[in-house]
Amino acid sequence: MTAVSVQAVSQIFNQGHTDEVTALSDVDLTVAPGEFVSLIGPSGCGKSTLLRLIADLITPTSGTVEVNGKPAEKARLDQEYGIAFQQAGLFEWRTVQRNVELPLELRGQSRAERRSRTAEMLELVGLTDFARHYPAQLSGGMQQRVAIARALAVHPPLLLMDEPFGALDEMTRERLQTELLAICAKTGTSTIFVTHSISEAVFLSNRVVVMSPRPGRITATADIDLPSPRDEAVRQSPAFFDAVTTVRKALRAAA
Ligand SMILES: Nc1ncnc2c1ncn2[C@@H]1O[C@H](COP(=O)(O)OP(=O)(O)OP(=O)(O)O)[C@@H](O)[C@H]1O
Repeated sequence: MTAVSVQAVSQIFNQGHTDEVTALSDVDLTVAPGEFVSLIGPSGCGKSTLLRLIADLITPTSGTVEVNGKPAEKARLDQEYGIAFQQAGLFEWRTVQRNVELPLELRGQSRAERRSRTAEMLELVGLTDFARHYPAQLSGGMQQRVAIARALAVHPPLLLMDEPFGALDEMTRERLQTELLAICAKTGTSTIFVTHSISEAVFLSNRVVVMSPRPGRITATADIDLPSPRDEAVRQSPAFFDAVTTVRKALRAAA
């Protein structure tokens, strides 16, 4: 079974009106279980739209979207994916623990189940000591780790991320990239990751999908064949720089 299957998807906003926009045209994308795929491309090429279609936050004008073998709507209702955006989107009045518990509450899990699962997730993202803190007491990087813990709390097979590290400084960003890969390897989660950073896409991904605007289309796909687990040495390796050059060329061709 595939983690994500997008077939012949087009998305036209405001169809028939003067402000009609073809955000996506005839997009196909398949993601295998455990695979990490990044979407990269110039502003307005439809990266967020594609992610929102997979999350069933919008319905495509034409084409089909399946997650874990289910139609997108059923997958959303069954919490088959977790989602994390550029803004961590935590509830300021809830402690870290109660933020991570939220999707478990929505599932109707008992207090004991929620507590043990949340403890496990906070351990995974290294925030056990901050369970009783409020979001405002945490750094931006820590808030993103809480958002990742919350997104993964229900053990979804898929994680959808839209520039989750975009607002962070370079060092924090690189540390979180390494942590994210370790978490995905441990949980077996498939990930679709939207970014503007070529080096971030290359470091994280098994595959980088390059998109171009007007209309949004997939113009190239680069398989990233780097050693695993990816550590800091990988960032300095000739193979890493070669992959960055490949993606940069594909992006130039797409612009
Ligand atoms: N709800 C909407 N209504 C109308 N047009 C929209 C809507 N959402 C997106 N669009 C348009 O669809 C196109 C693709 O937008 P999208 O946000 O998916 O691009 P993106 O690649 O994620 O851009 P960025 O890198 O700047 O975040 C843009 O032209 C945008 O204006």
